[in-house]
Amino acid sequence: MLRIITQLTDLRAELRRICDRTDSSEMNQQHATVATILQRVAAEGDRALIEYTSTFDHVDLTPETLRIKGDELDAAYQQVSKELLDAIRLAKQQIEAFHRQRVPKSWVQFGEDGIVLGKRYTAVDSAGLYVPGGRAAYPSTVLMNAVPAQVAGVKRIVMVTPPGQGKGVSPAVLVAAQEAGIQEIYRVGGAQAIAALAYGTETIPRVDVITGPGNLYVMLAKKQVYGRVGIDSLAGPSEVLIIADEYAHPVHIAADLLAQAEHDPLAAAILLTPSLHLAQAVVAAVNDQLTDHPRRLLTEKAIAHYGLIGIVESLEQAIDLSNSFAPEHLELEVDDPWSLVERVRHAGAIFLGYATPEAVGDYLAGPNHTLPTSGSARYASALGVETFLKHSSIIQYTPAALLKQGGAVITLAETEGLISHRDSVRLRIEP
Ligand SMILES: NC(=O)c1ccc[n+]([C@@H]2O[C@H](COP(=O)([O-])OP(=O)(O)OC[C@H]3O[C@@H](n4cnc5c(N)ncnc54)[C@H](O)[C@@H]3O)[C@@H](O)[C@H]2O)c1
Ligand SMILES: N[C@H](CO)Cc1c[nH]c[nH+]1
Ligand SMILES: [Zn+2]
Repeated sequence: MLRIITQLTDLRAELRRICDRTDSSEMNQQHATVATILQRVAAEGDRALIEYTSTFDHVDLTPETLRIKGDELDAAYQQVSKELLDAIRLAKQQIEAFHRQRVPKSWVQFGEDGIVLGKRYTAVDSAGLYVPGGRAAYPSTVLMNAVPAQVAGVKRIVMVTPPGQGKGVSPAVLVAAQEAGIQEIYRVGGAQAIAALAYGTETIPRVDVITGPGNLYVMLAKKQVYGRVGIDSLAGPSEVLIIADEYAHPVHIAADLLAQAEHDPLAAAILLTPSLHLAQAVVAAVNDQLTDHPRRLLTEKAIAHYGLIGIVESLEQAIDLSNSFAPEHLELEVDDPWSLVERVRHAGAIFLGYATPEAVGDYLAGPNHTLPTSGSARYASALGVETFLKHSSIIQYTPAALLKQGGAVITLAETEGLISHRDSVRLRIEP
């Protein structure tokens, strides 16, 4: 049952609790579980990977079956419909068009006295893409990760995904991978897959950057291996925060709330509206749509623990509350969404207007669906081409430039007591 909260202080407290849900004291056990998994895979390699896959995914693997072989990849094409293949190709084309825009470019600038300064962008050598596969299969996530990695020019792109209890890895995921040019795929998921990518095992060589969304275990594992490898962001259990005026359609809003809730029992689905009438209609619509919902139990759990409707005084107050929450997805289901956008400060992706369900962003509009969650949109952004790039600074001085600015360097170096720094300049400019 979706609760309606009318008191502002209660609403603020609930929003804080939901935002912090993956980092609460109740999650201590999961933090510890993940730390152990990482340590064991780092120390024992394939043996630990295989054991954890048996425990958590109930699939028995050997070092030989960890990697998906060419014939299984070929066979996947026979198992998908033409409609699905066309949809994958349309999504890939639109995601690629979006990600090719404004790719950071290397630059140099020629300044006074012949000083040259610049930035030189280079791709990481290898990237590991995590494609979730516990409670659903995600061909869309394959594209959202692989396309920007390809556009960035990463040489080695590896994919990991859970082995798919009983059914094997989804053919749709394998087809999407091949459409995106990915051939190195391992059937392993969860924190153990992140550990393999970060530390390497006998079968899976380590990578430089790990990207992709996942459940709590995957998200915590990425957080813990950060530093040894780069990561995109903490893209964990999904969230939507909808701000709606009295003209919004309650049935559509209910569907959009359930669309995120159905990802995970830890998913969050929040509506903020000044209209009590709309709130009550949304509660009724949610109850209607939950009937016969194939993922009903899971969705109900998310709605009960991390779902709510808050009654606000104004749309502006709703935006301020949303800024404190920093949602992964923000929907502005209002008559004039552009009048509110300026006020939005923190959100992974913003969906404007009554005709823009969040699902278009999930699948094919073009922008990336791998987005920061649990408040991390305060400082992080969607996965993009730049996730796979880093830049080196370029600095060149002429003798004249060094003569002109060397004195200031010498002063600063002496202030820091670093005499060899001082001398590295002095010896060049003093005869
Ligand atoms: N933020 C984003 O950009 C974004 C995008 C897409 C999906 N998502 C999220 O991705 C997640 C997908 O989750 P999923 O569960 O379907 O797939 P998943 O692949 O993320 O997780 C499945 C794995 O979790 C591990 N696991 C399960 N129970 C465990 C336990 N008790 N202890 C240790 N490990 C365990 C298993 O090894 C399994 O392979 C959802 O939370 C969804 O909301 C987020
Ligand atoms: N809503 C998810 C991001 O939180 C992305 C997704 C993929 N497929 C369906 N949805
Ligand atoms: Zn979704």
